[in-house]
Amino acid sequence: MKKQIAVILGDGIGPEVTQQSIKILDAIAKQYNHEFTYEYCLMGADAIDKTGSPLPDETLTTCLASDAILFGAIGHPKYDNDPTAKVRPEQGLLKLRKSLQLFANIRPVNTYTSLQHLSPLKAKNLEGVDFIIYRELTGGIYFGKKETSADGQSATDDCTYSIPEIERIAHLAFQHAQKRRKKLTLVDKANVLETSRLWRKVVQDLSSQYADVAVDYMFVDNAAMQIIVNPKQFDVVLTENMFGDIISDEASVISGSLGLLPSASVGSSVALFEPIHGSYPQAAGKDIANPIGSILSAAMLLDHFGLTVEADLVRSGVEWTLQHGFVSKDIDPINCYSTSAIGDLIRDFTENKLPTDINNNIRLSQSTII
Ligand SMILES: NC(=O)C1=CN([C@@H]2O[C@H](COP(=O)(O)OP(=O)(O)OC[C@H]3O[C@@H](n4cnc5c(N)ncnc54)[C@H](O)[C@@H]3O)[C@@H](O)[C@H]2O)C=CC1
Ligand SMILES: CC(C)CC(=O)C(=O)O
Ligand SMILES: [Mg+2]
Repeated sequence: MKKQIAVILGDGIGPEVTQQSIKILDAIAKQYNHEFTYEYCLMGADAIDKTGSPLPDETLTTCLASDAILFGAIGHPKYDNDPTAKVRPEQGLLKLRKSLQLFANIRPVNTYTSLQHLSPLKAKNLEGVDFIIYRELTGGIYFGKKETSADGQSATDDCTYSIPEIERIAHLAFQHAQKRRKKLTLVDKANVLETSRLWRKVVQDLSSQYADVAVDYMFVDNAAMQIIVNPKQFDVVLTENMFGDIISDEASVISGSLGLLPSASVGSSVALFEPIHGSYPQAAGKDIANPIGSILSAAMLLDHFGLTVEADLVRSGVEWTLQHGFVSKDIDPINCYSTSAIGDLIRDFTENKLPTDINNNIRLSQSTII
């Protein structure tokens, strides 16, 4: 299979985690006789520095001409710490999502036996946690009209949703629930927000088309608590943009780290694959970030190409490293391995070439642990 992949390394840890995914994709391509070519594109703070724009036109053109997009992360403290900055890295990401109509962001959450000790949950509540968050990605408050009053004394962010915007992601979530445990939970704030009441109405109306799916409605404040105390109750969680952003970072705590969770963003054209975390600037260039969110996103990309055997092999490699304690600093601050060492191990696993003298060769020296 021949595929062109647009790669956006981005800022902070974006490049170093994405490079691990690329070396694994290369190993998979070699082994299974595929041809993956990569077109590197700029976005975020890196793009602002080089071109003045957070999303240069060429990036959009290349993404549209590609079979999939692999994305790291964007964001830089010089913008985070300057609330008056007019051009911001995040504008590039939001514009990319909107331009490509990537309206559904799919974020799977599961647990690993070897990481259960990291979770705040009791073991009995963790076993078998497996749910998927469908986060709406191109509407809501992130895309509403933004305004600061002339005197600078007040600011506004509008939140708007239309029925078609809700319906298109709801159909995907219902269809996914049908293939799983047949339960869909709509997370909203329908006791307060007009947009949430529209979400409830649309989901209620659509539910008759999916009679085999049990639908549950939960307010987001309660959901934030239920995710921690009883995550097993969830199968497919459907929610709007900002709520999905927040509850998915929260849900990563169940797995063990924000660095573990992948995502796929799909819409009407090319799909994009990215870890759910941001650019984690404190770790940039230190080779300490967890690459697994990115690597599992690459596995979702392989699934998207229909390469499920290859995707499962990558996931097995991830599980193998976790089971054998080859983990990054966020998982074990003392006995930890570098970003690139974990990438190498997962690549070697996929090639059936695991090193025999692992402990001597790739254990980080104490001096590299910060
Ligand atoms: N999709 C994207 O590109 C996103 C970009 N951002 C941007 O990233 C920048 C930093 O934002 P933060 O709120 O600090 O979120 P963040 O996700 O970058 O980091 C939050 C914390 O999560 C942990 N973490 C995140 N990724 C990790 C990894 N791979 N390995 C180990 N630990 C990891 C670290 O403890 C870190 O301090 C900001 O500029 C923000 O706008 C934030 C979220 C998503
Ligand atoms: C620019 C932000 C909306 C990025 C983010 O937090 C995310 O997509 O998870
Ligand atoms: Mg987020």
